[in-house]
Amino acid sequence: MIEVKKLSKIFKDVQGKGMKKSTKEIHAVKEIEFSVKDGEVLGLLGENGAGKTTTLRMLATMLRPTAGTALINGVDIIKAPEQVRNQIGILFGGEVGLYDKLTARENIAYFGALNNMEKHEIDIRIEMLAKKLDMIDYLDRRTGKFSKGMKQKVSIARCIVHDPQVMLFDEPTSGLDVTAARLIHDFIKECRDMGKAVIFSSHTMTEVEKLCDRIAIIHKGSVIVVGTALELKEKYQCETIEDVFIRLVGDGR
Ligand SMILES: Nc1ncnc2c1ncn2[C@@H]1O[C@H](COP(=O)(O)OP(=O)(O)OP(=O)(O)O)[C@@H](O)[C@H]1O
Repeated sequence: MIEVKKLSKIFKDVQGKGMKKSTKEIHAVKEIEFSVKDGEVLGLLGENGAGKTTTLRMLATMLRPTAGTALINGVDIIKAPEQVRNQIGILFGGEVGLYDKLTARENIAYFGALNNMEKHEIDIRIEMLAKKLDMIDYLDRRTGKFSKGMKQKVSIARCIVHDPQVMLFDEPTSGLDVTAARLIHDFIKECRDMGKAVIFSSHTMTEVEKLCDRIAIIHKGSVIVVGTALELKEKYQCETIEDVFIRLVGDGR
């Protein structure tokens, strides 16, 4: 379960040089509130710069909020970040950031160790994940020369090696072909079926509508509406989520 309570982030951005140097405050996330139940996928839908990544990074305790907080399975992200980290898996899209010189197995094991897992526990889990994700053939090859799809599988295994109860996906399909994107979609559905609380951020309307139980539209750092696709379409009398989105955020660009 994820409970977000008036979560805010202000970045201080230094602009100009010398005497003309000034600091500008960027209100990236403004007092947002929503919750995600176990076994539910919440879509965080917003255009570029809306505040999606900043929100997910705060929930994953990679970034300290300026104000507000969130509870992950009842544990406060500010008061007990270590405890929260063990319960969270986060998958980013784009360049997945594996260590090229390490094998797939070593990359995954490294994350297991970071999450305080015992070696024998890690070994068992890696064997299980390698079978499941069909990556036994290349488990002991260095990841540097892997295809994008192979890297994506290693990064999936890496983020769930500690079997987290909460999964955060930050535009995980960006840059992937249809087959690799399908793998991620299936993985998200599986997380839901396993009873995990899932947040999936994207700016692709069809993807969000297809995968998510509820949708939160985020615009300029604020969550402006949360509901099921049907509720949102009915509320705004629109045929598609894209129409709802354009209606709510289109004018403010
Ligand atoms: N480290 C930082 N320093 C200053 N400003 C930042 C920093 N990180 C993000 N921002 C700003 O915060 C705002 C929200 O950015 P964020 O990356 O959360 O958006 P996003 O919704 O994930 O966008 P995208 O879909 O393009 O990834 C943007 O204005 C961005 O420039």
